[in-house]
Amino acid sequence: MIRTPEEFVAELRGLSHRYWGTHPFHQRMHAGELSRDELRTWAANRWYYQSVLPRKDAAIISNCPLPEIRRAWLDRVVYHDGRSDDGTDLDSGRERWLRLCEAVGLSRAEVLDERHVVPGVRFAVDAYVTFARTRPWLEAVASGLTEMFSGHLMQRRVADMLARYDWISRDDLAYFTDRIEAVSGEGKSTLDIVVRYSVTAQQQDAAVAALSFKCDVLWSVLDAIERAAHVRET
Ligand SMILES: O=C(O)c1cc(C(=O)O)c2c(n1)C(=O)C(=O)c1cc(C(=O)O)[nH]c1-2
Repeated sequence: MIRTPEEFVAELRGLSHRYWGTHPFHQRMHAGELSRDELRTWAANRWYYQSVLPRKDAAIISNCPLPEIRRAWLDRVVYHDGRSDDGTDLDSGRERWLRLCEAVGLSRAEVLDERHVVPGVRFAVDAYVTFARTRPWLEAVASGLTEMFSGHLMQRRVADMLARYDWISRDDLAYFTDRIEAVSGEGKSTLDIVVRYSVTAQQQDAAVAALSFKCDVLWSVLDAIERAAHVRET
């Protein structure tokens, strides 16, 4: 049965308990319990997620017949890739992530050649891109709704990392401080699109399933990182 917009939004928001904010690895990060090596494993593996986001968003654009959505979605590609290619463009998400990697002790080369990316992370992240390439554009957009849960988490992450890891500075966390504002805007506009274009019960069901799938992607990423960090420690 078709839900009212309020019911639909409540059901989507109701998936927040499956979000990676409560994952044990994130809890240890917030508690200041991660070693430098564990933080390096995290940063190098999450790089893989960061690096595919523009390709995921480009897949959505290529599948979407609506110019107003394509136009708006382009900003996401540019946010992560930036506008120049000189390697000093701190105005791009990818450069800010690389800066964080360097702050935790990784060289750019070892991040860019993906030598630390473990199979579970690659499988989960690739599944997200495949989802965007192969599912209807509206479902792919809905899978990005995890962003509506992420602003609050990033705020806590910045505060807790600054408080608990005294060798990390606010500048090192520029990726997150810049991103907090962007995700709250993106999360809201994504929700508006999903509510507006999901006009049948089946489309609403598919949107809920897409968000659920994405929660699984992120959870699996952290499971694999946690395992890899444990193996490196022992
Ligand atoms: O740090 C986080 O916890 C977090 C979570 C998420 C998310 O929930 O998908 C994203 C991001 N960060 C992020 O920085 C980002 O650019 C992003 C894009 C997307 C997406 O699905 O399109 N999610 C996220």
